[in-house]
Amino acid sequence: MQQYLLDSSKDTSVEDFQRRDEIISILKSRFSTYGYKQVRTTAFEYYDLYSTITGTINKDEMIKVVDSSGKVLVLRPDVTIPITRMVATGKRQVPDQSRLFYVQDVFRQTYEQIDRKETTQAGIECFGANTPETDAEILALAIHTLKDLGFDSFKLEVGHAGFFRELVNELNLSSGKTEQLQALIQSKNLAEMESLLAGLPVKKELADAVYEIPMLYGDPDNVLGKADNLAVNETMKQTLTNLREVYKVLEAYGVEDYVVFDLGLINNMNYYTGVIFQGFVASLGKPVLMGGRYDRLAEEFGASIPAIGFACEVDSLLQAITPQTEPETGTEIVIYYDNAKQKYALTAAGSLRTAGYPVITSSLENTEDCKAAFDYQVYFKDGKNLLVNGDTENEFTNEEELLSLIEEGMKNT
Ligand SMILES: N[C@@H](Cc1c[nH]c[nH+]1)C(=O)O
Repeated sequence: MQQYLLDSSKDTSVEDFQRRDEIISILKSRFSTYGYKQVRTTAFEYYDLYSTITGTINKDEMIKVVDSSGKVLVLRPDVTIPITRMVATGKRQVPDQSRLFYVQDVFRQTYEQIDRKETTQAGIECFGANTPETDAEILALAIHTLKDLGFDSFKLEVGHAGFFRELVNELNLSSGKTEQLQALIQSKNLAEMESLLAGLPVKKELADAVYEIPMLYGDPDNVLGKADNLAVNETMKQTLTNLREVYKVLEAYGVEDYVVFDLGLINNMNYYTGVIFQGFVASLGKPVLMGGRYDRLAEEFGASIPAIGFACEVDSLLQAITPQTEPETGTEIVIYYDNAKQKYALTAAGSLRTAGYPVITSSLENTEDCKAAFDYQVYFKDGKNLLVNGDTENEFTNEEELLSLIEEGMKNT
């Protein structure tokens, strides 16, 4: 039979679901300790919202839906944009700082990952402040969450959206050529960069500076030292000063060992205006978290609110974390009963569930006894009531006795 399975990676098994849930609850607890409160945005958005915003998702990457009135909607392709709208247009007066977090599915289709249209992001957005201290706190939080998840070998690659943008502005390229150059810098493809730059009518000094960008990677002091020589205008110098200040605060947090600088870093989204970053763990070749400062996005909604945030890719984290222990299933109980004792059996099941045990019930008249799958088997039979746990069998007369036998048994395991 045809299976109609669009995206096989998205059905989540019981074990994976438990591990995802654990990852999510670790992230949520950590976000809360930095003062973030959870929010949710709608899954359907107007296509027009995303098609008019500058610096938004590529139109071809959005998944479109048509509603009954013929309006074109998209499935939420990003969370940062709707949360910015929420804060910018919210009835509530924005306090000095608004710290929000979310765990939501994001829908995009990219050429590289055509079968991965749906991913879960757990992220934070901090509105209202643009200081090196805020940037460093967000980076420190990203590092803290990766530590919480048990990674010991990971790096946060930090760059600045303004550095590359400014340099490219000086080149006066068409948007097509800029994108091409961006892709080559991202993949550190020096050979093709050289031939692209050679064919462009740009000053040698500028072409040389662009060619150096992919090499601006590694130890922060080193990278900043090299980059100083390439900063061709005041704005570029300011981006480097900004990075220096942020790094100083990161040292105060004591997290500098997890940080490398990459001035060739270019994130997916175009709304970034300042510090940008991606988190990499040793076992996975793609980033598990990404984010940055986006001070101009709120202007799209008529407000002026500086902001910075990041999102963790929960599916990638799940892939990167090898399970250490068997998932916790809890003590499972099955209650079999003769129909004459149905009422006693169902009442006992209710009491055990109230006490927190997972219980399933089954009439002995229409089921096979499949004891092997359960920790405890309880029998309400015509003749007697019996509790079986492995090789141990105990009779009981009422519910209280049953509960205390199970509790007793649990203590001994
Ligand atoms: N929304 C960004 C991540 C981010 C959150 N906040 C800032 N940036 C993304 O999906 O790539």
